[in-house]
Amino acid sequence: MGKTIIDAHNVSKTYKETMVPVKALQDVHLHIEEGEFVALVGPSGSGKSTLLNMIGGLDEPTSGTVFVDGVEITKLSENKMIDFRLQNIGFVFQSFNLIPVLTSRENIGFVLQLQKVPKKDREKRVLELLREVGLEEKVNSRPGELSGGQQQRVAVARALASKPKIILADEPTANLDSKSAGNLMDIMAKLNQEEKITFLFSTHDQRVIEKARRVITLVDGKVDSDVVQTPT
Ligand SMILES: Nc1ncnc2c1ncn2[C@@H]1O[C@H](COP(=O)(O)OP(=O)(O)OP(=O)(O)O)[C@@H](O)[C@H]1O
Repeated sequence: MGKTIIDAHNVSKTYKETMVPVKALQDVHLHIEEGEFVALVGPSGSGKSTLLNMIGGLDEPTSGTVFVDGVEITKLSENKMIDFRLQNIGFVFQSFNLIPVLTSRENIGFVLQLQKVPKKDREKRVLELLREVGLEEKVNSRPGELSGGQQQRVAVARALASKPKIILADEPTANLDSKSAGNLMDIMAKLNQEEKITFLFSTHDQRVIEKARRVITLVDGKVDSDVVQTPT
């Protein structure tokens, strides 16, 4: 057995702000080891984004505990959580979430700045990261000058900036054509294999699911199946 990187126990989340409370997650258990490449699937509304948000500390469960790399994040104060996230978890979202007025260099450099990386080292690291996703020549482009696939690759480079152990990706290919989606998955698989970064990504896309080595299916906020497969 490898090292446990994500360990969720009895995680439940009920959204109570709505007229009728929504039980988005019910007693979810999840155990993921370092270096896994896991797809989170299930019908719309089954709780995938909610679970990713709980693991990434973007929101708190109503009950249950979440450990990330041995740290019980459900116990951390908001400030400690921000710090922990910055150091340990990279996020990739369906809508890319790049800052439109900033260039690729600035979008990625911004994260490094938050980490107080000196300017000279930032520049070097930005170029390294863009090279990893095959976009060195787009260092001075703003998101509006890039294709969807290229924007998402910049978003992956930004997620990698803090050298996270885990990348959580919420439907990263949802807004991409199939060629760009394939390309993004190849980059993610390479980072997983070469740098041992753990990936947990939600998706509806069958071709993306086929690339995973483990597929966890949520139905009505519960784990319905958890299957190890050989990726194509
Ligand atoms: N902030 C919120 N307030 C109230 N209800 C919410 C909130 N966020 C999600 N929900 C509800 O929680 C349930 C799970 O939503 P979630 O977004 O986690 O599902 P999902 O599996 O990611 O769906 P999709 O595949 O459509 O993105 C849904 O019934 C949704 O309507």
